[in-house]
Amino acid sequence: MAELQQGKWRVALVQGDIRLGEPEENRKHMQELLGRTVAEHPDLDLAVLPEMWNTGYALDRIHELADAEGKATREWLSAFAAKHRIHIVGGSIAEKRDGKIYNTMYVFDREGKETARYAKIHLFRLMEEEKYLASGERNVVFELERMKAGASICFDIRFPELARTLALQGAKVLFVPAEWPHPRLHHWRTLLMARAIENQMYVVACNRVGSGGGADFFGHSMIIDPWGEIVAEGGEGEEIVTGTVDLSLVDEVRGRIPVFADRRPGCYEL
Ligand SMILES: O=C(O)CCC(=O)C(=O)O
Repeated sequence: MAELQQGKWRVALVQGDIRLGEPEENRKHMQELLGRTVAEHPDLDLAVLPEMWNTGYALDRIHELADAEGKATREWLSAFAAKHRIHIVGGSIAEKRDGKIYNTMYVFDREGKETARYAKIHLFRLMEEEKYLASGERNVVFELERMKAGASICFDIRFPELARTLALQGAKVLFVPAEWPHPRLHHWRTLLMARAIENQMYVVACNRVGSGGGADFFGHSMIIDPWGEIVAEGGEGEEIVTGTVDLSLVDEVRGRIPVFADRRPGCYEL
């Protein structure tokens, strides 16, 4: 908390495994992992979960498995955040809303108040997301105790225009829950690094581990600073990856190479 007053955040990435099509099991497991996280890291300010952690990519049964209005998920995330006084970027879940299924992120502050909600904009055809899910229609910037941050989910990081749009709205941190599988580790690391360097922002990315639906997920959750240095990186097994996000570094890097002041939008905006 004292550190946080100076813009330094202790952050944990909950790099967990997910069971295909088992929302109840997965909720228990995420609760356990989060419980372990706060017990092992009493100085924690914020925790991040992976993508679609309630169901995995059980898309053929997604209508029966998805959380209606995200009610069950929102209830426990809110209670957990308030009880342990931490902010939670709740990864994403399959959420059923208005007869459609969305890949939705919820963000809770340390009072347990829902601060933001983001539905994944870019659906990933290689996993047939577009056949089963509806896409979100708007980008989301949110604020937690003076940290301005942008939301993105997995495949979204292949679209530099989204991260740039969030940065232009003031985001200094980009959160990226993911289910990113082999053999594209090189893409994952390079794209995350690029989004951090080009936008001079922190990238805080939590990827799942384990296997499901014919894919093997490699973890490698990462915290990357605005200069492109890796603050923390996970391995390929289940673990809690922790590091510090120092918001003053964003201003320092943006001052050193003034990319935002030097933009020429008239020359390239579509
Ligand atoms: O873009 C990729 O290679 C992986 C994306 C993905 O797995 C997803 O968006 O769920």
